[in-house]
Amino acid sequence: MASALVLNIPRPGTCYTTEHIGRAAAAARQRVTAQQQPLSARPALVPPAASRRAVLPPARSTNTGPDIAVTNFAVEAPDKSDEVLECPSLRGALRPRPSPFVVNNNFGGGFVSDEDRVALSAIKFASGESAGAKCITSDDGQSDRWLEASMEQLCVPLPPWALRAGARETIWFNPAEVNAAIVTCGGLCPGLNDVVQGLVSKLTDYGVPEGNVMGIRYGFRGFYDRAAKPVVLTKQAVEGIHLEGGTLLGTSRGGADMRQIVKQIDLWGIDMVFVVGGNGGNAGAAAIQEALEKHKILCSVVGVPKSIDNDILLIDKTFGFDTAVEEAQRALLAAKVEASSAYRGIGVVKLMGRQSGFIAMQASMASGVVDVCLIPEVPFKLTGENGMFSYLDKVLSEKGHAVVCVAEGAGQDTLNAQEVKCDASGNPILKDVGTWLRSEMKRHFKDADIKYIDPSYLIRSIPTISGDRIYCKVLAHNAVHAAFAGFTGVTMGLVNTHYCYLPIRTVIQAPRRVDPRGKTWNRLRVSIGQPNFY
Ligand SMILES: Nc1ncnc2c1ncn2[C@@H]1O[C@H](COP(=O)(O)OP(=O)(O)OP(=O)(O)O)[C@@H](O)[C@H]1O
Ligand SMILES: O=P(O)(O)OC[C@H]1O[C@](O)(CO)[C@@H](O)[C@@H]1O
Repeated sequence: MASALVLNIPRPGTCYTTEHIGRAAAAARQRVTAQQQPLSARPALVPPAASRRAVLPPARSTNTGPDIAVTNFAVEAPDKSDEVLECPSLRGALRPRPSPFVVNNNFGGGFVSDEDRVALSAIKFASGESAGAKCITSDDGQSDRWLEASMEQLCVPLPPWALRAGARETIWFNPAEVNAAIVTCGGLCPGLNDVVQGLVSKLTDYGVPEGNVMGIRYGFRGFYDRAAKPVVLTKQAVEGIHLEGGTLLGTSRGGADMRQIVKQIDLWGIDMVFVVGGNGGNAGAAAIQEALEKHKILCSVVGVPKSIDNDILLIDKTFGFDTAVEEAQRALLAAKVEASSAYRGIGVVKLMGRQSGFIAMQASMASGVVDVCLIPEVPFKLTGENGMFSYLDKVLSEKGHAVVCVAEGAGQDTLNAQEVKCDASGNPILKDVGTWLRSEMKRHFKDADIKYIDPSYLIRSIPTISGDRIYCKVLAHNAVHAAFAGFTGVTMGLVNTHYCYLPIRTVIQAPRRVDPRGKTWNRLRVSIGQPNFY
């Protein structure tokens, strides 16, 4: 038997800590005990010839019609077994048919089987003493499985395998009858347009008729806001959009009115909804899927995980992150030039990263010019013997200048962040650590020349670099394959370098965060010589 979930998530701010994350964690806890049913064993509830919608009872009717067989995911961890992290599916209520790509064996590339697996854990740790080893995954008292750093800060027992992503030989929707909707939500991230383009392109390849792919404007509110009507997305309409930053569809925070969204999905006869969003957007996607299930509306909801902060659990890296790091480095290099050209120059750069310091950490590592990196996951003191200022004093006397990189979520406790305000989505609005740091430094280093750079939105409003461009395409294609494969409530990503499908509820239990005990953070500390500031 697997151990109970252990949540151990230090976070700045309180906006969605209890509601957003807590609710997700509670839901996941409930699902630990949910009944499992292998995909292959699921009964087909709909007579093959019947029209898909016709057999469903009216929305919100009493429970007289056929049930949509949505299988809950597994978070149990039977040690040393073949068990897979199952994904919810609508297959029990749909009719299988051959993929249109069967004729040419998927362009010669073949198909992915439902029995193919991706390892969720790539390392077998000798013990909890090994670098990067985290929580024990079973409570039998003699656990020999430890979670690796991809589950930073969160000890959730998982099965060893995930479903491999990709095109299936059997599909569960008739492409000629599919209506699809695409929505982008939350903050910008390089690659949103690439994903939208990839989704439209793969839907069209499957044979979804031109005119049947709808672009929802300005995030979730676009489902029902009369001032932001959906647009038709064709291959032609999305031609070249990947060359631009931002999102063709627009985005927003807040506005996730489930009742209205589900009503519109039913009204418009949408069969597939693709939500390109972060932890919030994916939580929205999961909520939509659950509401659809409750109202017996057969529609697949697939998330494409997006986060400039790279804060999605389990996934190696979110799309756009590398692009953001690349751009962030430019600010760090500028800070280096400024600082090193001044007498006792200190360059301070603030980078995005609300709860997770991945951008600051990786940009610092890549740039090779940073002396101090401050991230939300690691507390710091400014003054005193071990404080950051005494270390900066030393750097200044040795090198003559210094560069400090600070993630926007760092030091929120010190900044007196008790009265945290929230944005429309419930995310904490942070105190400005950058300007605070600058003024504290000015007070402490009276003779220093402090140059402050806040590249802010510059790092996320740009087009993708090539690696992200390819990643976005593959994610988008896999999202479409997931929907045609009959899955719902799933998201996807690279896990241990392989693409797999993951239940949305599993990945939104908490934001992924830098592990202060992990190798990546400590590799940076070693390479720049940064001590602890506490
Ligand atoms: N728990 C939730 N249930 C339903 N909808 C949610 C939930 N949390 C957030 N949302 C909705 O999801 C959308 C996106 O959320 P949010 O603004 O937090 O961005 P995000 O997707 O997390 O991306 P980013 O990483 O840029 O912050 C918003 O419309 C928000 O209202
Ligand atoms: O100003 P906005 O668009 O609400 O978003 C800012 C936030 O969005 C992110 O870019 C992504 O969550 C954070 O790093 C940042 O704090």
